[in-house]
Amino acid sequence: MTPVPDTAPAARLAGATLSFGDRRIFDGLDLTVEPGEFLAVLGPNGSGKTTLLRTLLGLQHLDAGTVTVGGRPPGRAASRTGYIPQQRPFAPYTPLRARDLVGLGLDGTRLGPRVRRREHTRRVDELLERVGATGYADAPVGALSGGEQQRLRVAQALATDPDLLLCDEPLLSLDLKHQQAVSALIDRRRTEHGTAVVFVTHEINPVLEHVDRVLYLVGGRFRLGTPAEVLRTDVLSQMYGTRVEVIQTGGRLVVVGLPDATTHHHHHDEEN
Ligand SMILES: Nc1ncnc2c1ncn2[C@@H]1O[C@H](COP(=O)(O)OP(=O)(O)OP(=O)(O)O)[C@@H](O)[C@H]1O
Repeated sequence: MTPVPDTAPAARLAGATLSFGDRRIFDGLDLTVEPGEFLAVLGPNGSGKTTLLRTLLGLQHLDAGTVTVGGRPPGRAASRTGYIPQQRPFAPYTPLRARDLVGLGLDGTRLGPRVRRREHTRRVDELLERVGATGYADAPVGALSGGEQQRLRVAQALATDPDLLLCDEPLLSLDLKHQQAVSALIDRRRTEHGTAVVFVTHEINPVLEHVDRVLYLVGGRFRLGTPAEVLRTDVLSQMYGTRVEVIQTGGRLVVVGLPDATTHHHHHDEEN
């Protein structure tokens, strides 16, 4: 493999441009995510948040521009990229125990297929413990609560020992307590290992304390900066092309007046 300098950014997009039909998703998007950085990706339904993650996974090609992960083309660096896909609850009778699910994250990583059974078990136990899931290690996943399932998905994503952790709305449908617990787990990986986090979310407040920068996508346009620079009445009004207001209340940011037209969403075949 080509040697890559230690200073390579965790992820970089340069001049990224992409349309689906006449729908512009990215137009000259420049983004550099540094090791240890927490980037929140915000924007209305259909603005390209999941597409951005798919681009970083090497699953979505750009019309123009370049993308690298750890200084290399994405996909090839896949073993060092952790991915928490958008949450779908497991069916009640899914024939997997919690520890099997986490173990799936280990298969095909740098440990290789020949990791001895005992070492595999040890790693799974360690991952379960790290996310506080030891108590239900042998429970069938379908019987677990949404918050418990989500901890397992975090453990599975950490099994790859990632330098870059891509999270697609990992707090969706969790109550406040579990939202805080899961975001703290993800943030701990970042602070302890310098893992960069790209965190797609509709709700900034549960992660606001961890966020370094925000990427806000609307209709092919983007703004990148600290929460204080981007989550402002004037900036968002300009992006949406209509008056929206950002209100600060009790340490929370609330955006009011978002136009309905921007929240329509089309599901597409490849989403699964
Ligand atoms: N492979 C594809 N082919 C055609 N259209 C696509 C494809 N992938 C995504 N799209 C469309 O691109 C737009 C952006 O989709 P994406 O899933 O990235 O949005 P999102 O911001 O993650 O939305 P949400 O918040 O609803 O999850 C949507 O209109 C979607 O239907």
